[in-house]
Amino acid sequence: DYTLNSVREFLVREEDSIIFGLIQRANFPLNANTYLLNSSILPSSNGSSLLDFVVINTEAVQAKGGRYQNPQENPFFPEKLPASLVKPYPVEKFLHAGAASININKSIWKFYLDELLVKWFDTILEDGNYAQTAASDLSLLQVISRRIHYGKFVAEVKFRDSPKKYEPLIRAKDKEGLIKLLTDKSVEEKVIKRVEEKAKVYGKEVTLNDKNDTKYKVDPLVVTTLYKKLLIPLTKEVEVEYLLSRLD
Ligand SMILES: O=C(O)C(=O)C[C@]1(C(=O)O)C=C[C@@H](O)C=C1
Repeated sequence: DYTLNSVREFLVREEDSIIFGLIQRANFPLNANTYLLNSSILPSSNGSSLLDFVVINTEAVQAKGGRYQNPQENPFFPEKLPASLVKPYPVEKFLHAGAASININKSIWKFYLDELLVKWFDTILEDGNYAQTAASDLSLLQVISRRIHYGKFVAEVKFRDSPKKYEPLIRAKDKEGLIKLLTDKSVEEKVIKRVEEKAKVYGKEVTLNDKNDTKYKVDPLVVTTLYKKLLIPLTKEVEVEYLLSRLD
């Protein structure tokens, strides 16, 4: 059953996956050739990057295995997906029908490449592990995307809890009003404090000498910035998009 508490607990668990995903990605340098269009490392590229290639093909296998039958999962290349080979698992339908067409992965992808990676890493460093880099990018992108699109579930819970407050704003297509109504600043502040703490605990370099030079595998500032600039704002954007089509 979905309640405001249970959907928030889901978001808290996703924090762990996001931080571990960042720690995994930090095992490699930027490896810019993974992202370049027409890079010499991929002679048959036809204008796409190695990351495009790995993501399109990995999503195709996972789609056949049934991944996108779960409404929590949203592909990065929906136009390229083959059909599932797996019989759908019967799940209780919770979301409104319009939910399926909400996919903001293009914005997530752009932020990830243009804001997160290039500011996080030294742009010239390479170690040649391009496929491994792309695979860790994809698993991180998938959990980021799942967290953000979970805004559909959060919005549905909020709508059911107080339809009378949401309905007039939805009818008036009042985006600003909807954002104001669904925002809880104190929860956002707690999220940011908690992920900073988790980044320090999960990412602490463990050594056996007792020198006091604490090092982190991922700068906690990378994690809090990701939450402030991408995860929370885009989760709210998904909530608003979802609500706008809620009465259709
Ligand atoms: O927990 C909520 O109520 C949410 O809508 C999620 C979330 C978030 O992204 O963490 C977004 C908006 C709220 O202001 C608080 C937190």
